[in-house]
Amino acid sequence: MSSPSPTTDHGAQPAVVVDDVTKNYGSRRAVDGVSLDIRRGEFFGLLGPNGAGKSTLVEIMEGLRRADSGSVTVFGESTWPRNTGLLPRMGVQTQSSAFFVRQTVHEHLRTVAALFGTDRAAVDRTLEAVGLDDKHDVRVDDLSGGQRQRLAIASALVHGPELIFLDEPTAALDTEGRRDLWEVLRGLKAAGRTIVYTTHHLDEAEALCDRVGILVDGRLVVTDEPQSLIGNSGATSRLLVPLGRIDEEQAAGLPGVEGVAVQGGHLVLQTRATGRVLAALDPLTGLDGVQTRTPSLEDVYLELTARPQSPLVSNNQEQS
Ligand SMILES: Nc1ncnc2c1ncn2[C@@H]1O[C@H](COP(=O)(O)OP(=O)(O)OP(=O)(O)O)[C@@H](O)[C@H]1O
Repeated sequence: MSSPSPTTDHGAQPAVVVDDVTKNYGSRRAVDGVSLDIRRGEFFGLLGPNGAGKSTLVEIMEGLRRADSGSVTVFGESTWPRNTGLLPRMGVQTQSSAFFVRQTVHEHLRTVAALFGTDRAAVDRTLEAVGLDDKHDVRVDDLSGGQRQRLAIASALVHGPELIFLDEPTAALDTEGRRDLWEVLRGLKAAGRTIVYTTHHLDEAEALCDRVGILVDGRLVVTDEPQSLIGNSGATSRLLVPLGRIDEEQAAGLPGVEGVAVQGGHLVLQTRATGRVLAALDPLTGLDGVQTRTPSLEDVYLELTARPQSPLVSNNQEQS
């Protein structure tokens, strides 16, 4: 993963420029007029509900799919028609990464590395980084789902690309595997790589990303730093008061309380004025056992992606 160093002209020119991109599948608009700049060295997370258009947009950025209108440039070069000159500079892991299933893990990654003229030492380093160093001799079709996912990630990283696209890289990983991958990704960011990734794990996006973009129905509804999004959202904090200390009506009447609900063994008080509510609660119930939950990226995300009536049935009957 250490071969070619990233260029040092950080900030000079964005790594990726998406300009008014639209993509339809038949009558279904998957990406709707998206414009976006991703800076060099940035860790950018693309978020959104199932079917929001994330994979389609990422595939257009990667040059794997053609936009109906608009344009994408990577390092100042157009990605379509297929730009093979960009391939050594990009690492791509898709949701349906292809494998040489009859090869062993090491053979597979050596084959991928050879396509880029990358040395064998990089293969060993990359397998170690993704936690597959004890699987060198295991055939690819004998790997578990999570192990295959690690191999797909290794295949995207082995040639030391400057720009790395990862589509739900932690989807099949267990908790430990996710945390291990976070460290790998943080290491890549520290080394100056640009990372564009999609995820449904909001905690992960909040922990890792410099900026996130939220897609809803193909439209980019917001791009911002996770902490700014949370700070500017006006999302409420929650105070969890053990049941039996105060009744719902009394809680709803406290100054600063905007909503009350019973959840588990707690009365949950929603507020934007935590200090005021705590001050009012103290003489009534004491503060022992009262827990405070500050808003998270997940709260903001749920607000931004909320639909008046969420359809329970997905629309996967679309045409190809
Ligand atoms: N090849 C295709 N043919 C027809 N429709 C498609 C195709 N690929 C995607 N779609 C549709 O386009 C929309 C966007 O899909 P896309 O896979 O880009 O969303 P996503 O945000 O990546 O979803 P997920 O989180 O479920 O992976 C969806 O309605 C999907 O059904």
